[in-house]
Amino acid sequence: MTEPLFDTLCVVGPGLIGSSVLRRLRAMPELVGTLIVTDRDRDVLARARALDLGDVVTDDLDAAVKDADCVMLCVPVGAIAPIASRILPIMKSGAILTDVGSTRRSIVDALTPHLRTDIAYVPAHPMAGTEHSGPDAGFATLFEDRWCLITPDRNAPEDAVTRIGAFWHAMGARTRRMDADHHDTICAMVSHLPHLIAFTICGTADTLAEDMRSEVLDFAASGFRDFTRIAASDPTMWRDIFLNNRDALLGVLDRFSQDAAAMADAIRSGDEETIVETIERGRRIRRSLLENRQA
Ligand SMILES: NC(=O)c1ccc[n+]([C@@H]2O[C@H](COP(=O)([O-])OP(=O)(O)OC[C@H]3O[C@@H](n4cnc5c(N)ncnc54)[C@H](O)[C@@H]3O)[C@@H](O)[C@H]2O)c1
Ligand SMILES: O=C(O)C(=O)C[C@]1(C(=O)O)C=C[C@@H](O)C=C1
Repeated sequence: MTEPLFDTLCVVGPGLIGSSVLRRLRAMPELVGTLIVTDRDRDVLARARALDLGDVVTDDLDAAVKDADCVMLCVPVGAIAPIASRILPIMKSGAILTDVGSTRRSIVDALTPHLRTDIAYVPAHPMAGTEHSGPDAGFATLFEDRWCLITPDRNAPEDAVTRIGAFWHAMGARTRRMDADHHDTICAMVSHLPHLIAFTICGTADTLAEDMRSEVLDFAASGFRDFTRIAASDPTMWRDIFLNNRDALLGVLDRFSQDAAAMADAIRSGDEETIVETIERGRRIRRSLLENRQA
């Protein structure tokens, strides 16, 4: 019988990500001794109980975190630093604090003054999700073969970083360690910009349909439909991501706008070579994602 990674793990926010972690842990009982689940929303807690996601399910945040060996915050990005700064003073000495937030720098900056030398802060962001939210949306295989980006605080002991890495490997993920700013730049490109474009393109199509009093959206088959999947994502989550990764997101948006303008020029001037090369680049990227099992 192997030692559990944590005797007690507390998940704050059993939504899509939190409940997926909990479901996987339920299927691997050797990994964690006791599972504690807390949320501020009573309906969410009722669903967590009905789905048997934890051994203890409570709305008492302080009681939930105080004896945990690891506290994992699975709440929207804007709620992470406020919750962490509230619970850090009451967490157990030697415990690990982690979160799954989609952005890093603004959280690290807000949290640094509250960190304790006897508590390791080791955030880990799984690059996996869906457009759905809440406890019913989770599933145990969500993280399989997906990357999880670990961005430890520079004072976090190696043992704590190794444990969080082992935890995510047990979730089925591959891990990569990186610093906060690098994380935010990469995620701005591969996740935040695509969502910004998806939300915007749906708005553009909707406005066009109204302006033309036409059935634009009635004929939205595969191409447009692929954008609408991520455009169905949760507004609170994405508001928080955009506002907390502002500089990196605006940076990649600027580059994208220049590239879109270059494509417009190529179309305007009939520059077949540029048009074909841009499309071929897209095809190459899709092929390499398929080869890396990320599509
Ligand atoms: N959805 C994704 O694709 C995805 C992927 C990777 C990481 N993330 C990140 O994971 C986190 C959770 O995302 P999700 O999709 O699971 O969200 P979700 O909406 O499904 O769940 C979030 C939960 O947090 C709870 N919550 C919100 N504010 C709270 C507070 N102040 N105190 C206690 N509970 C609170 C909500 O009631 C809800 O149950 C976010 O930071 C998000 O950026 C999301
Ligand atoms: O697949 C989706 O629906 C997602 O939105 C998942 C996705 C992404 O953009 O890749 C969204 C936010 C995360 O922080 C990580 C993963």
